[in-house]
Amino acid sequence: MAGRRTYDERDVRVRPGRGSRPRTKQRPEHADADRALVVAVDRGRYGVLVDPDGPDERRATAMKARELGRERVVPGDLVDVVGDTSGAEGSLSRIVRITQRRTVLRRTADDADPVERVIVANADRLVVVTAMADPEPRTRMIDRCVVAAYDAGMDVLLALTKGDLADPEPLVALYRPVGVEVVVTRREVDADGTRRIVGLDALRAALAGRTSVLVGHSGVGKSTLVNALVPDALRAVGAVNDVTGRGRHTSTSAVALRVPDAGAPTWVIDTPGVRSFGLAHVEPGHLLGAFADLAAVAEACPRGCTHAADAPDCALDEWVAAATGDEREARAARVGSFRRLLASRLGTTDADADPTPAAPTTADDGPDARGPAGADG
Ligand SMILES: Nc1nc2c(ncn2[C@@H]2O[C@H](COP(=O)(O)OP(=O)(O)OP(=O)(O)O)[C@@H](O)[C@H]2O)c(=O)[nH]1
Ligand SMILES: [Zn+2]
Repeated sequence: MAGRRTYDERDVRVRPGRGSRPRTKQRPEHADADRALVVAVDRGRYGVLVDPDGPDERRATAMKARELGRERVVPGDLVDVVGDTSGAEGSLSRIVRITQRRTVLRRTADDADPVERVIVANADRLVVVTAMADPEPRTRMIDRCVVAAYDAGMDVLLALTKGDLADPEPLVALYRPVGVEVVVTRREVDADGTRRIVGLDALRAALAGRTSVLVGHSGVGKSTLVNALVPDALRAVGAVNDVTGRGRHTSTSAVALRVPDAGAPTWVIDTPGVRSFGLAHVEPGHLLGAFADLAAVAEACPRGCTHAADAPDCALDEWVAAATGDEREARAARVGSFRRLLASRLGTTDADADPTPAAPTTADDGPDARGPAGADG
């Protein structure tokens, strides 16, 4: 996936201010702007880190400059800010530019909003947190996440929690062939009754130096992982909420948190309430791009081949048939995995969708604000 660019509806150059306002010398370049990382978004206020990972790093609050119009600004965005970027109490800066995004992750469109809106920018990796039991893993949901991530130019880490409750091997076997890295964590209780999570080092190593988006259904142990990785997560989220003027425990929008002790700068973006991703825009050919070996084979397909199981003369079938023994089985498994993901993109029903209504998500800002956004689809 590396190097592939993805674009979205706002990945265009920001228009200079319209109308009759005279342009000052500084507009639209804002040569004096500071670079900042958006870590939280809340009702038109943006928690940003100015000079992220630099010597003058500071937390500040920003609003969108008028010239950005309805352009969405999301966690993970690298932006240019002007005005009072000191971060002093009560200070407010303005976001004047959004730098071009390396990746964009969109949430599912719903009936009320046919647009699959960007929810996180510039993340490298999607971490699908799935419990081995309580609640049971839903492979359909994992497949959808894998497709969304691959389409967004991100790779996937499957974080299997509660490894103490069930054997992770069957799930590992299902996802390794599609290029998904897997980390298993489990809880252990010491003789003195102390509980601790085992497997954190492997998880931290898998996250190191990158920006990862964590998703998972309620109860899978996502908070447990975030709190273990980011010991002051609650405080960090609280600080963001203080900055953005909302209560400590009310934030339901995505927040970016720095993972300490991981070596290189490492971020996780927690996404409460986001449980499914838009796939409607995903091109089957684009999905194939995540399977380099199969993409090469499929160059021999008839024009317009869907590569689905029922596609006539699909070269993937010939490729499987051309091998014998174990190799043939391995190829069949690989093609089967790809087609399973393809079907989850093409399918219109989600057999094991979460039966409970989605938690309201208020990650949207300002006039774009929507109601429940995380509905499984
Ligand atoms: N047995 C076992 N239980 C775990 C493990 N990790 C977390 N739990 C428990 O699973 C329950 C849910 O964990 P949370 O971290 O709150 O899950 P969550 O995904 O954040 O869920 P929400 O807070 O509802 O979004 C809690 O009772 C945890 O103690 C684990 O590795 N093994
Ligand atoms: Zn084909």
